[in-house]
Amino acid sequence: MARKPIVGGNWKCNLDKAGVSALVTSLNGMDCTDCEVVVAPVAVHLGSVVDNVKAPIEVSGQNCNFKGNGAYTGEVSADQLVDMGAKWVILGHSERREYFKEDNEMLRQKLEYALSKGLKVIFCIGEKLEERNANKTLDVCKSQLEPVKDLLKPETVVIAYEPVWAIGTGVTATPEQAQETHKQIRDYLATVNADMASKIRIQYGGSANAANAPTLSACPDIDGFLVGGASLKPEFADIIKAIA
Ligand SMILES: O=C(COP(=O)(O)O)NO
Repeated sequence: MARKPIVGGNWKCNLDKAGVSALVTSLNGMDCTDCEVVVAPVAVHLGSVVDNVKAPIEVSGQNCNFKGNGAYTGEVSADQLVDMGAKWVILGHSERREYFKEDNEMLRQKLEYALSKGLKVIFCIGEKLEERNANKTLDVCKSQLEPVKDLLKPETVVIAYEPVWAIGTGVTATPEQAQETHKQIRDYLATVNADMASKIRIQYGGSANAANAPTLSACPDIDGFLVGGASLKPEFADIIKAIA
């Protein structure tokens, strides 16, 4: 089953206006012919990125509210992301689960609402180091997917497997570790719906960079990357090239 590769750039809480402008200029020079590319600036920069980044690159929010507009101080709604021209939103990132206590129930509400507004979603899952060391990686990933399994349509949802112990640490999962877990996730999804499992794309995230992207890209169940730190650097182009 050929799945179109997809690379996301999660800019996290980084960059000022000048940095955004420079990064967008660099992105506009990248060859995105054979790979879907989605970039996720912070909300305050999203409009300017939408106005300046060139197609086919699409723009994503890094999060959104669990409902629409209203008395939710500090939140950004899916409605507003769509209105600003975003096509995607990242949900369930481990940093949101950790720092902002987003649990599976809240994330189901967010996913359901974002999809209802026409956004495509990169849905993040992944285990902590102690969970991997206790051989609970698949249990954790399944527990994060189970509550949303009926919402996982390949046309509108991409799964990002991001082992928490690899995020921002420079300790990337080995190709063997990544492929094993991606395959286990896909095998679990096949128990939900075989056709969906064969078509849904699963990105790897966690210290992906130009050096390790080629070997990770060769893994049959890795369909792309969700890149943090390296998405702010010119090497982002090399990651795109590696998976395309
Ligand atoms: O959080 C990440 C990965 O971050 P790094 O590439 O910096 O490990 N993607 O959403």
